[in-house]
Amino acid sequence: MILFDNVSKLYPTQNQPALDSLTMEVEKGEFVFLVGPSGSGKSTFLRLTLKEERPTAGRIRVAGKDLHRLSNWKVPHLRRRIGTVFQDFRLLPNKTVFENVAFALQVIGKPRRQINRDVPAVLELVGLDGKEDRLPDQLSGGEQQRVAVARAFVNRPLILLADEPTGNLDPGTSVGIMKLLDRINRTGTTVVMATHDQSIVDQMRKRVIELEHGKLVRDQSRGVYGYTR
Ligand SMILES: Nc1ncnc2c1ncn2[C@@H]1O[C@H](COP(=O)(O)OP(=O)(O)OP(=O)(O)O)[C@@H](O)[C@H]1O
Repeated sequence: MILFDNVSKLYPTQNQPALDSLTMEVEKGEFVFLVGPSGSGKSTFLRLTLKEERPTAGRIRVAGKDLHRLSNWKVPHLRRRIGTVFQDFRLLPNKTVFENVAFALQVIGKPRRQINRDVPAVLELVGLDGKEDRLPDQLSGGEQQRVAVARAFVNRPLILLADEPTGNLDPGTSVGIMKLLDRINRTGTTVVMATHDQSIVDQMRKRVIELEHGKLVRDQSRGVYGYTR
């Protein structure tokens, strides 16, 4: 589903590469934690997967497409198949819960009939039924993240990329968000989550890929956050 083949990324202003000859593959339906110290290249991996950045060297395939050969006008099509969730939620502050989720479908031209069917269904899935008319600032952090997850998932993407989705949440709330991501993964959506959240990684026992200075230093199935040294 995601294939990085000898990928390096050197940002123009940097002298050390953010990714350094990274080769890794994520299969359809997998759940993968990306871990590693700050600056190890996790967010860069996610941005390259979305074609928000281009690699300096190497090849990337996502959902069957060679990103190097994918013309710019086809990039929105690729991104429709990839949901994204971030640490800071990124909701539209002047839109209600319903409108935030509906907007994701409106911008890709889905008919009102489908929006009125799919938005309530996904809000129920994430446990927000009854809160459709609230604005983001009338929700807790955990609820705001549930809206962001609903928005990412409403179009049933092949892949969900999450960049520290529990970074602003307390431990109990984080567990709730992880249960949701696990549920989404069980529907067949491939999930890649960059995180510093040790207790979450240790609880979930999913595949763990560790980066250091842009290199893969560990790839462990049913892994933990870090080896005890
Ligand atoms: N747009 C950019 N321009 C220049 N350098 C960048 C840019 N984005 C990231 N970098 C550099 O690339 C390296 C990898 O950064 P990246 O954000 O991918 O790491 P990360 O593992 O996600 O870190 P964190 O855990 O702090 O989010 C760092 O040295 C960072 O300073």
